[in-house]
Amino acid sequence: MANVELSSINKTFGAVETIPNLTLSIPHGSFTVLVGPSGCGKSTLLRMVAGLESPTKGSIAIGNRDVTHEEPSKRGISMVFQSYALFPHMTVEQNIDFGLRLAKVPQAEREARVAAAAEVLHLKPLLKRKPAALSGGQRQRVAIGRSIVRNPEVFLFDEPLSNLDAALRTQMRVELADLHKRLNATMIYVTHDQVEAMTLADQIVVMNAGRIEQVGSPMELYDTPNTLFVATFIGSPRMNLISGQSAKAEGATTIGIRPEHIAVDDANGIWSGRLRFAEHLGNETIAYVESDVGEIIIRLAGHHGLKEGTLRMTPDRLHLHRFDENGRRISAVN
Ligand SMILES: Nc1ncnc2c1ncn2[C@@H]1O[C@H](COP(=O)(O)OP(=O)(O)OP(=O)(O)O)[C@@H](O)[C@H]1O
Repeated sequence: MANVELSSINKTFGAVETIPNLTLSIPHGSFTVLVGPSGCGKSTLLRMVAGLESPTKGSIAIGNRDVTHEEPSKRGISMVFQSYALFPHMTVEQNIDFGLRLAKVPQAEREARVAAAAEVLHLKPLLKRKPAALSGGQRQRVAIGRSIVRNPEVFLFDEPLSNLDAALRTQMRVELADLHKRLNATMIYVTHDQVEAMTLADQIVVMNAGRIEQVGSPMELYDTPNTLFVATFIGSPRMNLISGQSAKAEGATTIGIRPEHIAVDDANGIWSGRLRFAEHLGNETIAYVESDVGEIIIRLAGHHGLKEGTLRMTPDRLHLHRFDENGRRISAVN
């Protein structure tokens, strides 16, 4: 079992407390994604699990074994970075094999493990090539191959797809999901990409200034964000926030409504506004409206021929989110 337990972790660099006091349970076999704004401590947390940084206080256990003071190589983890860090003079096969050779794994076993990784990652036809003759996605697969052959209990990924173009990212995302299913390993993954977080994660950890804002499944975070921070961090375009009279009428300081939960309703809409512009994406239309309750973004299914000028809108009350003066969720209206 390779559950990862972070207990009362504090990380201080010099005089700066990056992570004040963080406790997190990562179940065995889960795909846990860490998200949060730049500088919130995601990479630092991952590096502490890897053993590349030591916590100032607190402890880390992997598979119920305390590894707080353990060498990285003895933790049963493997880390894949944003930069692939392949050896340019070695072939794909040699790159994947490198760590095993260093660890003095017997030849026959090395060959079997490299062949199995190449199979899983569709690298078989590329084994004799050097990195310069590979696409970005193929290089990243080689980097993942290097991790897989070591049979780690826990995979750590630090923004592994962010150097790839959109199409390759989509392809690699699907491959990573598939890999997770097949290996049944624990994976901890840092990303800035909403779609990666929502599609890959069993659990998402939303961090803010070294603290955990909320931990939950993608749909829990989307449907019931506990704080205004999570409400606006998860979901794109982001949740509309409205304060003032409309919020007061709901017993809240701020109400939130996602762009897809507002209907454009010329006759009876309760809010009125002026269409600033509309983005026609084919499968959906995103409308930006200057309204009497502030700037509102609306997401409409399909190609929606919105007219210039004034329009009226109605939020779906079943999907209103209410927050108090401290930005905490009051309760779902439904
Ligand atoms: N070795 C270090 N020495 C001093 N400060 C550091 C060190 N490493 C990280 N920090 C600081 O700790 C904070 C958290 O950094 P970290 O890289 O973990 O954030 P992050 O959430 O991964 O950010 P990003 O999304 O931009 O990669 C930042 O303020 C950073 O400047």
